[in-house]
Amino acid sequence: MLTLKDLTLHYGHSQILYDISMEAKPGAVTCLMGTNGVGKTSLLKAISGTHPRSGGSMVLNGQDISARTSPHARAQAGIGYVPQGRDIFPLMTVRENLQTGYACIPKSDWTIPDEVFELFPILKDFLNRRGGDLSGGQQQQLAIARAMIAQPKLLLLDEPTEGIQPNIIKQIGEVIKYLRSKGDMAIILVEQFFDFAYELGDHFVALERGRVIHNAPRAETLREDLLAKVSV
Ligand SMILES: Nc1ncnc2c1ncn2[C@@H]1O[C@H](COP(=O)(O)OP(=O)(O)OP(=O)(O)O)[C@@H](O)[C@H]1O
Repeated sequence: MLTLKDLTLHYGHSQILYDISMEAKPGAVTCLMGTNGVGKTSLLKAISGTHPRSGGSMVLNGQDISARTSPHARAQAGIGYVPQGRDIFPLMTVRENLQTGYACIPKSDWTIPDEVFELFPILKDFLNRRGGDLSGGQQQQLAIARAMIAQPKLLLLDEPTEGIQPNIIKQIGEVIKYLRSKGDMAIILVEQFFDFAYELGDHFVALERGRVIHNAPRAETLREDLLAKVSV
């Protein structure tokens, strides 16, 4: 599904990511872990086209997408991005927020799939509420639902549990499991909540100062070893 090879990224003159090589497979949750500031969000930005990579290649479903650099082109290629902090539009209604997901799909597909409301029934009740009036957990659900509108092949989730109450964290975990069970979507989950990530992950990649220090499937990842690598 997604294969990164020797990806590098800079902000101005400062290099943040060094030769990142990793894969994300369909029907699997790949957890990207590490302490604050190691470059997890920057890697998701490079994959989603939000910040340009400086070098290396990116192949999605056998297609080299390295040259399709804009976020719009990456979304059209099948990448859905739920950024840290959610970035929903506070003055737009829930319905309008969901409809922004139409931007990268053909007009004939402009519909909110039933699946979205099955997974997030609260959004159906709140369709006419402003995004800014939802709780943090509801906004997170809205951000995931918005990314699902375009039925992405690869879903990038940046810290979906951050600042969210436990019952909604549990629901978000169930949604991630459901999306994985469909078998055709690859999921990259950036997560600092170790137990949440460890419970869900099929493959674990840990970064330290912009470099990969662990890249292995669950069967080859010892809990205590991973915990030591991603803790301060
Ligand atoms: N726009 C930017 N300009 C300059 N430096 C940046 C920018 N964004 C992030 N950085 C720096 O890049 C490094 C990696 O940041 P990044 O947000 O990718 O890390 P992270 O692992 O996601 O951390 P966190 O868990 O705190 O979100 C940090 O040192 C950060 O200060």
